[in-house]
Amino acid sequence: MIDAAAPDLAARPAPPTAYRWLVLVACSLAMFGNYYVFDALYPVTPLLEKAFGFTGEQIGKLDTAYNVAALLTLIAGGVLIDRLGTARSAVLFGAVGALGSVLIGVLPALVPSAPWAAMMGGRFVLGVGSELFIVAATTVVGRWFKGKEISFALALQLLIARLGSYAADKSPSAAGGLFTSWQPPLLLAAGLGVAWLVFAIVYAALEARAARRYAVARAGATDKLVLADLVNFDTSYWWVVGLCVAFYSTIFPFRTFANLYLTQARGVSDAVAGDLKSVLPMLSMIGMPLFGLLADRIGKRALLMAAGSALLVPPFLLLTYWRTGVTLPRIGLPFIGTVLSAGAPLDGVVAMAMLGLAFALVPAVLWPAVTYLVPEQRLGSAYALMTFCQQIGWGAMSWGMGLVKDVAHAGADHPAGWTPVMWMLAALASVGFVFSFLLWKSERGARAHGLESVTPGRQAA
Ligand SMILES: C[C@H](NC(=O)[C@@H](N)CCCCN)C(=O)O
Repeated sequence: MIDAAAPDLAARPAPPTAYRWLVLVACSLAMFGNYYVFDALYPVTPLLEKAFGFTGEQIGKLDTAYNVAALLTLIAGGVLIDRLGTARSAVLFGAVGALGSVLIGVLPALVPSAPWAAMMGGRFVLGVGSELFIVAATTVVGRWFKGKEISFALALQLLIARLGSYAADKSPSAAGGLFTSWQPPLLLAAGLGVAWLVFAIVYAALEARAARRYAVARAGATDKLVLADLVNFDTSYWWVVGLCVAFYSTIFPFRTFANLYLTQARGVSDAVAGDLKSVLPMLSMIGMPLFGLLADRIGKRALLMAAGSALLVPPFLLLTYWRTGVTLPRIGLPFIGTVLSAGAPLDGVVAMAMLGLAFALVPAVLWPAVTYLVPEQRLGSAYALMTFCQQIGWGAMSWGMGLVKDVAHAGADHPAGWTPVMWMLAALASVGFVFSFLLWKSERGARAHGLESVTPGRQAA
């Protein structure tokens, strides 16, 4: 831990700019591993259905196990990060996350009589490490970039994290040879889980070196959940929380079931399903920094969030009812390789592109918007509270979606069973739009916080 009380601290030089970026790169590469491990499960779901007969509800609950673990740890985790500091916390949570990724890859094979329970155990352990690691990594950016390029640094960290999601989505086409059974792709994910830990250690070493050489402030307020804040935040904050819950409880559970949905209801190959799904993180990576810059330039943050959440509604209905009959040839890009394998349906690409734009626009504006709505000293608490609510909605929706899939007998032999599932997603996305509309209305009134202007107006009390 950095010792701010060191007597010679004031005499030391500030860390060089390059050192700050090195810290960001180490943390972001760890986040790459974190996001890869989380998303690597979904392309394997068709194989898990075949190998173990996992039901939709069981697949949904693999997310719920992660969310429950995150909920439990988010309450205590902020305090722990305060006590341990970000460096030790990152290594601790990175180690727990890496352990989770290894358990997911090996436990079901070791306990063949109860593969689902074994995998639930692994996802739970992953949830303990993963969300707290994200909190610690965000705090690191806050500490090292405060008053400097903080928005850009946060966008860059999320971009590299999303690259992990993109790589996991692309794995069926990029590493097709592994997808002969459920285990090899998950062992690859376990390898990246270990890489996550390695980069967390590299980051901690950089902190330790900085503490010996440079004037670096000790970790300040972290994303600690203060329950008393529940009653103290303004209405606009709660509209943002409502949007956050509805938005992520639509997009993340959709991503959980997308491989199954696209192969079973749309009849595409595993590789095309992975490619279609990867359009989401790909557009998000490209769009987030651009939409962040746009919001900084024009303000209109509530309006941008409303536009993003409106974009989220139609794709589920388009996927269900729109058939052009047109399939696309392979689309590739220099350096990137195959973006879409041959055979992707045009209508599916359009729907996924709309989802991808929403996945860029809303996160790019939503997370920074909180800084306008609450006082700085309660920002950590506001983020933790929002993440806490997000996990509840997301966990419930993943479980609910799986249940509806099972009750409607959705599957390759009954694609129409997916229709109520898609309506459920469209309905929840509409709820998100209602919250963004309420936010926009409230930000045009007397109690506005400056979300719609270029610079903050009334300071959050
Ligand atoms: C910034 C936001 N992250 C989250 O919502 C995390 N609480 C959950 C991330 C789950 C994937 N590892 C985002 O990714 O948009």
